[in-house]
Amino acid sequence: MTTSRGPSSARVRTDRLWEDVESLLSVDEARERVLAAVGPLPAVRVPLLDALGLVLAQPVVAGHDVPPFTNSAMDGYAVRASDTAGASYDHPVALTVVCEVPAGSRCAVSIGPRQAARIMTGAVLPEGADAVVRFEETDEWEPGTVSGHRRGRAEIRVFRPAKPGENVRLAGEDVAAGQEVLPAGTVLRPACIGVLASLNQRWVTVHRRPRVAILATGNEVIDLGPELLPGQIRNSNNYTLAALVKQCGGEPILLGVVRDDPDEIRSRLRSARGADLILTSGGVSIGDYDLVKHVLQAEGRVELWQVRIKPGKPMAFGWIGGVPMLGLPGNPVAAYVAFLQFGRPAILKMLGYEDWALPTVRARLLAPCENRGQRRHFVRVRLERQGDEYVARPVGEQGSGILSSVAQANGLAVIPEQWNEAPAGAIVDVQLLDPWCVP
Ligand SMILES: Nc1nc2c(c(=O)[nH]1)N[C@H]1C(S)=C(S)[C@@H](COP(=O)(O)OP(=O)(O)OC[C@H]3O[C@@H](n4cnc5c(N)ncnc54)[C@H](O)[C@@H]3O)O[C@H]1N2
Ligand code: MOO
Ligand SMILES: [Mg+2]
Repeated sequence: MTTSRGPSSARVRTDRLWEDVESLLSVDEARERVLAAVGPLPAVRVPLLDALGLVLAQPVVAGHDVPPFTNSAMDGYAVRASDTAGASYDHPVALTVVCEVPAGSRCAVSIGPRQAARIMTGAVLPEGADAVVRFEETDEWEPGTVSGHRRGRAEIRVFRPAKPGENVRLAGEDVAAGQEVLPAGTVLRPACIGVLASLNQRWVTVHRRPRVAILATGNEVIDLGPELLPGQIRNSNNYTLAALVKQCGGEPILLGVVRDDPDEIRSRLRSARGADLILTSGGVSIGDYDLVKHVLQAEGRVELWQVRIKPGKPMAFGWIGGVPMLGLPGNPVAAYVAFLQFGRPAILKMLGYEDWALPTVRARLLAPCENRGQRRHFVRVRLERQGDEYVARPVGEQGSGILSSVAQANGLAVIPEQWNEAPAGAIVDVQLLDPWCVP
């Protein structure tokens, strides 16, 4: 038994802390702290299509009406509605055809009483006309035939009264000139890109994408290329993380692999000075060569270390050279899960998003999941639709080094930290890994 004080007692205290899971930050607290450290990045102008998924930094005000002119919603005849009053199959109204208006051209004359213009969908409504009668409601169309038009006639008969405004699309009925059509903060989804195109916006002002530097650490970790020697392992983390960063709108900057050497780690991290966020993997646990958090502490500030999350517990977050840094655990699944819970929200906030939660559905577990460590456990599952509910089946081995089972999964079932076990049949939240391919 030792009574000595100094370094050894400090180590004992650290070890106790390590075991005292309940004293660790919860996932939600840790996320709050990470989010408090970042904010939306400055605005830049980007070409329209490059803005997909980005967030408007200033409102877009319509410079003109959409549609720009009043036009026909149908192929048929532009008429004066009052001329067609009382029309029926037995008592059709005869109108004189005075012009033809394909889309893209205009009718040179105004439509007078008892006159009509042959008009196509999208063509400018001629002056004088206030409604469009579809071909099917005139004697121009022969029902039951494929090309039943009897074109080029000087006179047509209308079988039904038209209401004023019928089949007419008014100028500005979609977007009116001067209207704030998309407010600042809008996430530009495909329909928004189309709205901007309809307003001739070839450039869009959005929050710029965060540049995310990604660094792997580990004497045993070898980047793609050379043959592995005994004891070495391939650097998969940088590629998983870069793909995740891209998927949520960031720009990955690959910084390669450094050895478990404080000087190497320090100098490579210095090369990330221009980044908006640094992601490292490995070296944050309590092993002899887990030096990343020491470098973070010596060179910057450790804001938090260790979270009640499984996998991913040893994660660290802090600042280095003025850049926020997530020290993700080395185990590939721990890095993946911790990125989704902490890195993704930070990137989305930098992009200007206000909602950074992963899309989640409630699902019934098809097999039990244990959860002994009082941590929030993220279980890889395959989510399926069964009748009117979702069911989630855990897939493959759940070890923190088994990345291939994540590759098979489409969701992460969230087992709350208070549960010792989630029995089969339990209803849990499932985070969607690929929201655009929900079953
Ligand atoms: N005594 C304890 N040891 C460990 C604990 C603990 O609570 N007490 N926690 C374990 C958990 S949980 C995790 S997660 C890991 C995290 O460790 P580190 O962040 O220090 O990561 P490393 O030790 O550097 O590596 C862990 C593992 O991951 C492999 N790895 C690392 N980088 C990569 C990469 N770029 N690509 C693929 N694989 C990588 C590495 O070879 C190791 O096998 O600590 C546990 N230990
Ligand atoms: O938490 Mo470690 O995060 O299992 O792999
Ligand atoms: Mg380690």
